[in-house]
Amino acid sequence: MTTPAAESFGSRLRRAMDERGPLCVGIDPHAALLADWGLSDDIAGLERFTRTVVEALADRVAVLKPQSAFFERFGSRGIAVLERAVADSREAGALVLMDAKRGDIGSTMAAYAATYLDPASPLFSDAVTVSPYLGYGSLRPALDLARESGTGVFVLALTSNPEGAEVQHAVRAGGASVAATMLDHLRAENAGENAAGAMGSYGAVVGATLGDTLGAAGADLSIGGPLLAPGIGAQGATAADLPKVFGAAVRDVVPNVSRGVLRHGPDAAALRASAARFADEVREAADAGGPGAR
Ligand SMILES: O=c1ccn([C@@H]2O[C@H](COP(=O)(O)O)[C@@H](O)[C@H]2O)c(=O)[nH]1
Repeated sequence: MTTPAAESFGSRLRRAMDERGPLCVGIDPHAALLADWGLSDDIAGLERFTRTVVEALADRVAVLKPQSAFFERFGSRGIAVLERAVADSREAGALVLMDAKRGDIGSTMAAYAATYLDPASPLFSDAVTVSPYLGYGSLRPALDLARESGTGVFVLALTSNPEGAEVQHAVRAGGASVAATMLDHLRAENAGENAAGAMGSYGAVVGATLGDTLGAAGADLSIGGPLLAPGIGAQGATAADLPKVFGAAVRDVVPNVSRGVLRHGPDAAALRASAARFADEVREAADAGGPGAR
């Protein structure tokens, strides 16, 4: 990939958030959800589940986030379903954030980057989640390819699961927590795009479940890029938690709901109604958070 992208991911995401609202709905075909939808736990069930979600939501939500693990468990035929979901979602106007949480030494990271962020790849997505726990610098191939291809990267900073604090709140020599260090890296990464007046293309994953623990991690969320906030719905957080967790940074938050919406399927109208309810709750919470919060 040699041609620079016409528009950055951050700029495309901001426009999508303005036009469609900031909600990101997950495509997480859990075995239990397939069963609840009356589908078989096989490739036919996976295909039907995925097509239903894409057809119901890709023309209205800003972001769809397929969870790669649920497709990988079906092997190459699951990946084929994922490829189709990515292409169809993008065709219908949704941005696709591939939740793959990849992270490895730089040379292997370059292959992961090519998989998700090179326009020539069958899994080419608008953005991908990555894990920085082999060191932020190991992510460089993905960060650089994202800039070149107009895609985005979301780095795990403060995850929504309670176990994350053991690693992410750990304090480094010098006093900053691991999570705060990742946020500092992202702020620096976004600075060029911010100087040009755009939201940056480098996001952080910060759980909506974190309550008031961000202070303990010394986390400054003003990274100049998007904040993906999973944990709403099945993990117990609500839209009303967003201003409490994110403060003024709530305007850059992309709230993620997966099972909370998907449990309303397979009826397409019910999926749409659920996503619309979450979108309303997010808007009301942001408005209640005051002018700094939107
Ligand atoms: O910190 C994180 C990072 C990613 N996730 C992913 O988001 C969805 C959440 O699904 P729900 O059904 O809404 O709980 C899922 O794909 C996770 O792998 C996260 O939850 N927390």
